[in-house]
Amino acid sequence: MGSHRNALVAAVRQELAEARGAARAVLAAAEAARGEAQNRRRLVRDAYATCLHQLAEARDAARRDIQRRYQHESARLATNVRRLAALSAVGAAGTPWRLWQPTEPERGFRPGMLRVGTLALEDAAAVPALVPLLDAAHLELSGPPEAVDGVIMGLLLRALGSTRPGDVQLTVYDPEHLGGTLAPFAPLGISFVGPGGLGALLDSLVEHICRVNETVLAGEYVSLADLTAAGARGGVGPRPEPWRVVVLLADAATAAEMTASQRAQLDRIARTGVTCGVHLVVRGLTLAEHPTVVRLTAAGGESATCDMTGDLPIRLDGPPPTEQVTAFCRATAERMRAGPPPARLADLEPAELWAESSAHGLIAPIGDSTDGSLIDVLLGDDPPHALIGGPSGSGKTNLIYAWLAALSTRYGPAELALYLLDFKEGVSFARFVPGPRDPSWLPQVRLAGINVNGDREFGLAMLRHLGEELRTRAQAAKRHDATKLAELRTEDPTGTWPRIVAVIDEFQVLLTGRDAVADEAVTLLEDLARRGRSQGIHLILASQDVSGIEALWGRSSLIGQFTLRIALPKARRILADNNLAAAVIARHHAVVNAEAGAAGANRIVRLPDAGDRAVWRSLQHRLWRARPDGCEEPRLFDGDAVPRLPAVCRPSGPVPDAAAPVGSSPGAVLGERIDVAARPARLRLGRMPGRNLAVLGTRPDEACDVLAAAALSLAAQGPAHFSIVCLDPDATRAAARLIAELPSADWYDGLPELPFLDIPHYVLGYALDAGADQGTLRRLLADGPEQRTHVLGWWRSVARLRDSLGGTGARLDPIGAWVALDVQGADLAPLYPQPGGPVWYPRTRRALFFDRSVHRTPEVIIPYEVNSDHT
Ligand SMILES: Nc1ncnc2c1ncn2[C@@H]1O[C@H](COP(=O)(O)OP(=O)(O)OP(=O)(O)O)[C@@H](O)[C@H]1O
Repeated sequence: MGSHRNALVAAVRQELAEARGAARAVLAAAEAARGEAQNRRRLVRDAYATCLHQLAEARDAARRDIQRRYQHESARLATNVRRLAALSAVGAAGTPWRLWQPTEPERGFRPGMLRVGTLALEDAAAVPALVPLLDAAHLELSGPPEAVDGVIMGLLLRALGSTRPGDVQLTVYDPEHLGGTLAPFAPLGISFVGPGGLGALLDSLVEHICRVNETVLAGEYVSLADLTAAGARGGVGPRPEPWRVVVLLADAATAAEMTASQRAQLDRIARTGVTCGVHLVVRGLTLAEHPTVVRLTAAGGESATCDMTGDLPIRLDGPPPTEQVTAFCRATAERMRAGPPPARLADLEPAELWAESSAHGLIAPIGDSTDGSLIDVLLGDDPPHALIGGPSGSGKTNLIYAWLAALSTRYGPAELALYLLDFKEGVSFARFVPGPRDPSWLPQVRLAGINVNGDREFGLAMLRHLGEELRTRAQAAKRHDATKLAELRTEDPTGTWPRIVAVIDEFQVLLTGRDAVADEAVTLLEDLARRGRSQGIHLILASQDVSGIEALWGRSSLIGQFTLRIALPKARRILADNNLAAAVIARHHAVVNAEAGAAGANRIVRLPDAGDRAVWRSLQHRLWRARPDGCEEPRLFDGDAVPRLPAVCRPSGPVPDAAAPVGSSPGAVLGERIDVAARPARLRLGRMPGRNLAVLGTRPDEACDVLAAAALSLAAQGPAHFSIVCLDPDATRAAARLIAELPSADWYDGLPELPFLDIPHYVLGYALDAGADQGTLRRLLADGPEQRTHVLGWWRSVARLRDSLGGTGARLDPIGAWVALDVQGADLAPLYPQPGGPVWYPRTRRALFFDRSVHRTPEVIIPYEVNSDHT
């Protein structure tokens, strides 16, 4: 029993122990699991916290990035908008009041927007807030009247200050203050409309719109803005119609009293006004819905909104200071009284360079009329030629500059060729050709003559050249069966037939005197004037000298062709006798008359100042850069410049081989011919009797230059021997320089018996009258040429030449050619076929060249400068 109990106890104990053990094990496992779970939970929490942290960081970084990008973008956008605003509202249209001043609109100006305030942008500097008006919109403003009136005042000042005086006409309907609201604008002569005048005002605006549509736009243009932009008026001068800005400051009664028909008229104006330049600026009335209506609402204080700027709030500018408005209006009224300022040289330029064809004529403005519109002048079949007159200082040169600027910007070098000659003592045409400081030239200029007052022969040369051109054109016209230039150009489209304009300032110099030059000049001028009309050759003659013009009056066939007359102030005899306009016009004006000066055909032109060199240079540079390939430099004849012996006339190359063939009649170059091509004058020295040259006169430098040019040019042409005979110490230096440059030469202090050689032999005698052996000299002169030995000698007078050939009664036949320097024409009689000698009045650096075998009359040449570049 006891053991059974013991056993039972033991068993129970055993079981309890086991159960305890099992429970402990379970507990331990559970605790382990719990620890595990807790551990996992901690890990998850940590991970979560890390994750949250990382997310927060990523979010912050993204936010910062977005903010940075936003700021960058908005700053960029704001800068762009600001730039755009600056372009859209230039000068007076956009400058803040403290810097404000009126701005003169540029050529081809199109009105932009007007500033009313600034746009408050977050994180970016303020951007101007702009609204459109002229050529673009009507404005409807609402809000507290004082704020709105300030905006209107500012808008009007900006619109007026950025356009020309008179281009904006202002009308104000102000029943509440009877014009007091915009009183500072009163000096401009604005129309104030009283309380009962609204209906009439609206009716007159509607009528005006109808008239503009009917007569100004005439179905050809959509709007006045298009008409102006199309350059129908060259984009300059006054608009065809001024803008009409109509300010309606309605009070409470206005809206209530408005009739249905007034409302309808207002709506019509809102719909159609902008294209006709009528703009409403309205406070206190609602305008009809239309794309051209812009609405601005002032919210009190400085803030406003506008449908142009959407939700962006506008910070309105204050009104402009009253004294600023008054000062501006007074100054503008003053300018309006004085009329528009004269056109500038730049105003004569066309919208596009070289876009015109000269087939039917040359049309170009030379200035403007008092209302600012440009005045065109035509050269073509009728009138073909122009005569300009006016006393010294009246502005002829200035007028020619202006005309040339207008022509040369319209017609390219293929359409227009200019020949310019100035007989004044001055260099007025020098600016058109390359000079030491400016390599540019006016591409249309083919020839310019300056300082030609002493060289009427050059004028003649130019007329001869034009005469040749006339003949060429006449022949081409005949070939193509054309009667005028336009037809020739159609028939011969590949030909180059520019219109030619020859300008001769102080032309009377060419015609004065009863000599061969004057006679030939008149004949050539008559021919050019008569036939040039149909061949596209036009003459512009200018003179300050009444007698010069009277010289023309005496030649009715000539003057009759000059139907275009331009008279400067106080010009005489240019217009018809009963036409006194030139006596009364003001300075810098001209009378243009295309009916030979007949009274009743006058147009008064204000001439721009075309004298400014810098302005001209910049224009010329533009044209010069645009010149076509192959456009050649013009030929410049400067009467004051001494031409240098051309390099090709010097034996600078290899010394010709003695065995080389000798030309049959080498040509000795004596000087430059006064002609268009600047060719050298040559004396042919063939194997014929009399082929010797006498240089006559007492100017050693020029005589030495003539001999040196002759010798050097002969040496450059083939093998030759030279004998230098120098009998005058004054000439020794020049002769020594010459011998140094000659390939084969001997020096003699007296004239020896010289042998005849196999090659040409030239005996250069300096001062042969100073003791050369008469017998030897005569033999040499008589027999030499046929043996290729020629004497080129300098004698100081004709009498001395005669003495050295045997005295009174000596025959001068061996002297076949001569160059006379300071020898009077009468003294040359013994050497000249006609009795009395040639007409010749000696002048510096000019010589008279006569070669018995080729000349009918002698020729004026310019002795080359030979030695300035050597010592
Ligand atoms: N339209 C103008 N506007 C401003 N200045 C002008 C105008 N026309 C001429 N002038 C000035 O008047 C002066 C004389 O003009 P210009 O040399 O053209 O006269 P001119 O008749 O050719 O005189 P001259 O026959 O003595 O040479 C110049 O200084 C020129 O700049």
